[in-house]
Parts: sequence; C-alpha cells; structure tokens
Amino acid sequence: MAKAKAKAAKETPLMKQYNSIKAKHPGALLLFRVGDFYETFGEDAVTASKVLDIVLTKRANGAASHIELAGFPHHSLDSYLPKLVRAGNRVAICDQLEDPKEVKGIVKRGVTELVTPGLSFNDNVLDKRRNNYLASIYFGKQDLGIAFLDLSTGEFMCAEGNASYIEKLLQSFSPSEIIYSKADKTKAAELLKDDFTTFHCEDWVFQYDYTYEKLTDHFQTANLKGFGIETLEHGIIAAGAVLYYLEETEHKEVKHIAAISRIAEEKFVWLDKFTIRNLELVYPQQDGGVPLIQILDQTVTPMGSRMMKKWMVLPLKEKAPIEERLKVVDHFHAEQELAEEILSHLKHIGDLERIISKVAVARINPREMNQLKKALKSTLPIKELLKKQKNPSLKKLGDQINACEFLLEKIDKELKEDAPMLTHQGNIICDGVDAELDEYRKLSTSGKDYLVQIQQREIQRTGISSLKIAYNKVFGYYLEVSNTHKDKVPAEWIRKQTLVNAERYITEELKEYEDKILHAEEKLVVLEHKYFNLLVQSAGEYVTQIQENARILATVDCLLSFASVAARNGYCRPKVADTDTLEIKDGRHPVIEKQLPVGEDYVPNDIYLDNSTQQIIIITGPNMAGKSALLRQTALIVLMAQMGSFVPASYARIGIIDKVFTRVGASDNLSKGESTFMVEMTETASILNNLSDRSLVLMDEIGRGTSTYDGISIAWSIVEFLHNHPKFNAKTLFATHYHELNQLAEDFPKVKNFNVSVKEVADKVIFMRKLKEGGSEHSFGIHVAQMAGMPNPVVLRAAEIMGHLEKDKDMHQQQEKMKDVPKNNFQLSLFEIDPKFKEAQELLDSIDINTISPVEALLKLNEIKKKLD
Ligand SMILES: Nc1ncnc2c1ncn2[C@@H]1O[C@H](COP(=O)(O)OP(=O)(O)OP(=O)(O)O)[C@@H](O)[C@H]1O
Repeated sequence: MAKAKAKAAKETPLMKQYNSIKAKHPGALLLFRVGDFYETFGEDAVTASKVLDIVLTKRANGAASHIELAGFPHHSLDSYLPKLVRAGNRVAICDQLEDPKEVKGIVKRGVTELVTPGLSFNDNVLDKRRNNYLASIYFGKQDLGIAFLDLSTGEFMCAEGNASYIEKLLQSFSPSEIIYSKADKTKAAELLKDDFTTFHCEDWVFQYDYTYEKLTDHFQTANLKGFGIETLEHGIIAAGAVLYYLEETEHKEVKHIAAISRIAEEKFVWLDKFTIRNLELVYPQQDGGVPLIQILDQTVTPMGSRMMKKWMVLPLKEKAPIEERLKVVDHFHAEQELAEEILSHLKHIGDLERIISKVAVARINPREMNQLKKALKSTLPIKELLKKQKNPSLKKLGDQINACEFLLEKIDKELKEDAPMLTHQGNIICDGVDAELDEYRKLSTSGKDYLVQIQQREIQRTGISSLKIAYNKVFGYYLEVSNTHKDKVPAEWIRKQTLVNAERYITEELKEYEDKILHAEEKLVVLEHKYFNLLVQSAGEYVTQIQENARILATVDCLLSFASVAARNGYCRPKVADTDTLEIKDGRHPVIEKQLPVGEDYVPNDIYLDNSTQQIIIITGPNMAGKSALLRQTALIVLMAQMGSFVPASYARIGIIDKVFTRVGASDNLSKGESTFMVEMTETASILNNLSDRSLVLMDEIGRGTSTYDGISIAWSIVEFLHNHPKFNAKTLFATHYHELNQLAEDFPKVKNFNVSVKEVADKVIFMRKLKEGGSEHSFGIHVAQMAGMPNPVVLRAAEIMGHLEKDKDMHQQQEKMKDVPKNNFQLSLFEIDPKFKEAQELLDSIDINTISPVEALLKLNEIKKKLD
C-alpha cells in the first residue's frame, strides 16, 4: 500500500490522469490525446505498435520508471481506429475536454467514445453492404431473449425463443459483437462457441424492471405495446441491456434509434442454421465459392444491399406480401425503361440511411451533408415516377416518400457545394447566410487588399513615395518610413521602432484592421461551425421521414434488382399458392448455371412433389451426376419465389413452404472435434424433430459417414419415418448412392424413384444430367474415379475387385435382402412424437374403468380432448 502510494507520488501528473482514466475502462485500449497526438501506453502501446505497425518507444514516467509508448497524429485516427477495432480491440478514445490555450496546468481529459466491434459509426470500420449488428442475449430458465441493434442505421429488433431459434437468428444476422450477463458465461460459451466477439456485462443489468424502464425512457412511451413487444419478457431484457451498453460506451446521442420491432417468426420461412449455410444463401461455404446473394444482389445503394441480405435469410411465408413483391418485379420487368430511369436516380442516393443517422447523432461532416442534399435531390424524381405507376404498391411507396423539399432548399442555399470534410477548414457556409460571417470572409480573403489600399491612400495623402506596410510578430502591422521622408509623417502616427535608415509607425486604423484580419480566420471558423451546426439541427427534424425514405428506396432497389436479374438470366414469374403442391418445370441452379464453362449449357429439370401422391422422391445416380445440384436448386427456387424474386425455370407453381431443412454435403464441424457421422446424425435428428406439413426436406447421402449396412438402414428408417408421420407430410428429396433404397417405393405409396441419368459409352460415363423416373441399378464410382485422373492401375484394380465382390453371394443379394425387410416395422409410436400424446396416455392410464362413474368418464374424456387440441 505504502509502496503504491510512493509510486503514485512519483508519477507525472499526466500519467496520473492517464492511469485514473484507464482504470475506469478495463479491457479497452485507451487512445489518450496529448496535443496533436493520440498516445498509447504500456501494454496498449505494445498492442497498438504491433497492429498499426508504428514505432514503440519508452518514456520516462516521472521518477517512477519507464513506460512503453506508441502514438500517432490525431488526424490519422480515421485510418488507425478501424485497424484496431478490426483486430478485435475495444477502443476508448480519450480527448482533451478543454482548450489547452485557456488552461494553466494539465487539461481536463475524458473518454468521449468507446468503439467496439458492434458499435461504430466509422465508415472505415463499417462495411457498406452489411449491417453491423450488436447483439444482446438474455438466458432465461427455458427460453432466451435476443436483441439486435445496428447503431449506424438505428435499426433495433428483438425476439425470444429456444436455443435453436436464437442460433438461427445469430446465423442470419451475424452480429459483430454479442453482450450477455457475467453469470451466463458458461451458457454463452456453449451457445456461441468461438464464433463471435463477446463481452459480458454486470448481472444486474439483465433485469426485467430495469430494462423495461430503460426502453420506455428512451422511447418516451408509457409502455412497449406500440412496438408489439410488451409481452416479450426475455426480448425486453436483452433489448434494454443494449441501451445500457450504449450508455456505458459513451453513446449518448442515439435519437435515431426511434423504434424497436419484433422479429416476427411467424412471418418468415424457418431456415435452420445448417440450411442457411448449406444452401450458401449469403456466405460461400468455401473460399472462392459463390453464394446466391452474389447473383441476386444487383442493388445500387448500400441500404438496398443490406435489405437484400435480410430478404435472403428471411423469406416470406404469407401469400399476400410475396405476391405484392412479385407484382412489382413483374411491373419493372415489363417496363424496362422505367426501371432504367429509376435506377439512374437511385445511383445518386448513396448511403442515405447511415448519413441520416449521422445527422441524428450530430456526427455528420459538411461533405456528407452535401451527399444528403444529392440524395434528397434524387429522391424527388423517384417519388414522382413511382406515384405515376398503375401498380398500387409502387404508387403507395411513391406517396409515402417525403421529398423534404424545405430541407433540400435550405442545404442548397446555405452549404457550399465544395465544402470540405472538416469544419475547421472553413469554406462551408454560402455567402448571404449571415452578414457578420460574410464580412469576416471578405476580411480574411481580401484583408491584404485593404492594407494595399491604405498604403496607396497614405502615400498620396502624405507624399511619402517609399511608404511600406509590413508585419512583424512584436507589434503586428506597421508603416515603414525611410529617413528621407521622416518629416512628412502625420502627427497621429505612433512611432514604434527606430532603425538605422527608417522608422516604423502604427496607426489606429491599421490596428483596427490588423485585429480584424488576424481574428477574421478564427472567427470565421467559429461562425461557420455555428451555422453548420444549425443546419444539422434543422436536418435533425427530418430524421424519421428520411429513415422512412431510405427504407422505401431500399425496397425499390431490391425489387429492381430482382427484375434486372430475372431479365438478364431468363427467369420466370412463379405462381405462389396456399396449396401443398410444388411443381417446377425446367428448373435450373441459379449459381451453377453461371459457372459452367463456355459452350456448356445447364440441363434443366422438372420436379413435382405433393403431400398425397408424391411426397418423397428418392434420387439415385452416380457421383457427379448432379443430384446435389438438383436438391439445392429445388430449395433455392422455392426460397427465391418466397423472397419475391422470379426463378430460374420455365414454370413454377410453389405451394408455400414454411420450413426448409437440409442435410447436404460434408459439414465443417470436423475441426471442432465432432465426427462427420455425429454431425450428420445431429442435423438429421433436428430435422425429424421439427417437421411441419409445409416443410421441404433435402437429404443428401444420409448415412454416408458409416458402414454400408448402417447407412442403408438409417436412411431406410428415416424415409419410413417421413412417409408414415401421423401429422406431417413433409415434402422430401432424398439423394442417395444406395440404389437398394429404391425398394422403398414398392412398399410406400408416396415414395417415388427417380434417377439422374447417365450413359455408358465404351466403358465411359456420359452425364446426361436429366432426372428420369425409375431407380438405378448400380453405382458408377469407378468411372468417376477414372474421370478424376486416378492412375490407370488403380482404376483397373478397383474394377477387378468390384467384379469379384459382385460375384459374392451376400453382396449380390443385398437388393434381394432389402425386399425382406420386415414390413411396417416402424409402427411410429404416437407417444414418441409429441409430448402431449404422452400426457394424454398418462391420463388414460390413471383411469380405473371399474370404478369410474359415467359423469366422471365424460369429464376425463373432455380433459383428454383438451390435452390433444
Ligand atoms: N443440370 C446440370 N447441368 C449441367 N451441369 C450440372 C448439372 N447438375 C450438375 N452439374 C455439374 O455437375 C457437378 C456435380 O454435380 P453434383 O455435385 O450435383 O453431383 P452429385 O450427383 O451430387 O455428386 P456426388 O454424389 O459426388 O455428390 C456440378 O458441380 C455441376 O458443375
């Protein structure tokens, strides 16, 4: 203790101040403003020098010792800060809170912002085409609450549900940072693995009353009913914690967060986390892969691109909104000229959504304000064009746009077109806004001319032909008179200095101008700053309207993108219906068809599925035949249709799907210590436990990860389960190498066999890629091995072994054997499927038939009925 005190006493005052600020922000790298530099000390300096590649030095810390030091000029903050944040650091920016010129001794300093990966306004930290979400998770007893905030756009949402729903949302929104309560460290680690940057807050933050109040205080509402989240207890806790975290990180100006919404689970197709990944909707599974979004996203504004990402992970499942989107796409598709014209204006809009957020938090710079003007200017013609359309949705969108003409005019009148980025550079405000400002500007630019005028006038008045006006630091501007003209100096001039050949004078007029000139620049900066801030304030009144404009423009951008992609790629408008049939004619894979070598055409295929005659299709065919492509393209066509996009097919009738499950391809969990087979079974189990009557299930090579017999048996029993399910007829595409599974179609009427055809010509396989009815007889693995360039001896030897095995009785009779599988062996126990059946069974078991009265029996029956409802 005494030692620490002695050490503290020896520290320089600056380091004392540093240490006290640093102690308040544990876990953050502190950028400490000293003069024109941001300095880092100690371990922070070591980190900063490594991440930023700047020099690490040592500095004497009073008599205490030496300390590491690394710094950079303050104007480089914008380029260095993103690097620090992207390297996973939380960065506290500590600024000087007083003007050093006006303070004796040490200036007051304080943290003005804590930039974390999930909370940033900095354009260099943010990716234009992606939302930057901070997530907050509350672990309830059973369910979890979750909230997402994009501080850069003001978008704020919450939801609650079981762990798998939360996982799905995390996968969909991929937040840059997640906060949770300290007490839930273990649960969080289990849920989040190492996949996210996390931060834990104190436990007391995650309390219902506190968080509820935080939200109502922020939104200035009596309750949360208007946002539709009043009953989301867990969601509220998570969302309130986000607001606490904003305060903790010094984000106090957040009025652009004007609302919170519920992520309406019931409106969107359920895509489990494997499916979003397996179908490569927004991220490729492997480096260099192409996700679907790359094909569909031809948006021209950043907010359009961000909205597109949301549409991709949240496809709709209600007919009306899907139809609404499709009709607009159809309209743009038919009216290419209109589409082109709107696009030409949209291209000038820029990131209106993020710019208006910057207005709300007063972080906008003059150049961005000009971008806002440009955006408003381009909004107007878009509004007019939309209003003129016959399509009612477009008309409505046009009406909803607020052109903010008053603001546009104001910016136009007050802000200089070529205003620089930084306010202290001046040249921001137009002439005519303020007379005082105009005068200072005149003085600062033409001040020297005034001096020349004075000089000329005085030469004429006094006859001192060699009269000069000059400047020095000691007494400012002066008149210099050579000794020959000394006697002509007027009486009112004040002599300041005598040189060998000349004398120097000042005059009252000169001093007045000097004062004006010298301070003009300074005052100009202050006044420009003032009028710019007033302009920002005026724009601040339009935040909600412009946020709404941004949303509308983003929607139009996405729909235009769908239309242009459809035109470019020959897609057709799907028919969506509330039926249970799925019919696709000449379907193609939207990504693979783009990647085929020149001259090779994608072979289109038909798919038909329904719940009563053809519920499950077993697709056999050799490796490389195109089975996986077919499975994926079916799901992608369904999802594209339900996003509101046209689809790669000649005809598509989509009975709306509410859940898509995929068990496709090898998983990448191997590195996390789970075997391929275990992963496969976990994913399959999750599918079978979550089915619905409108599900689309894709299973590719189930059972590949284990021995043949195991694999066939598991695959067989899964198909039986899906077929015999007492409640749900999930439409299923089942791709397999095991031609033995073709036997299933004999026993189960809703199972049909198809194969992706190949031709064998002179010992070679030609892939026809055509889906045909019927099973296939054998596999073609050896031919594919040959195609892959396997050395010939290996191929020949494999063929030899195969011939030998085929002779083997047991193997040869496999297919025969499958015929003898005990029939209807599955007898799905109702009670295993749904817990409510179990409860009903328990009630039944508890009845003693011998003693129960008729009335009691009726009551019991009623109770059982209720349980099963
Ligand atoms: N309909 C098609 N038209 C043209 N090319 C196709 C078609 N379907 C697939 N292909 C091409 O064939 C390749 C292999 O297809 P896919 O992966 O679907 O085969 P597979 O039968 O699932 O094979 P495996 O059993 O080895 O996984 C694809 O990458 C694609 O390039």
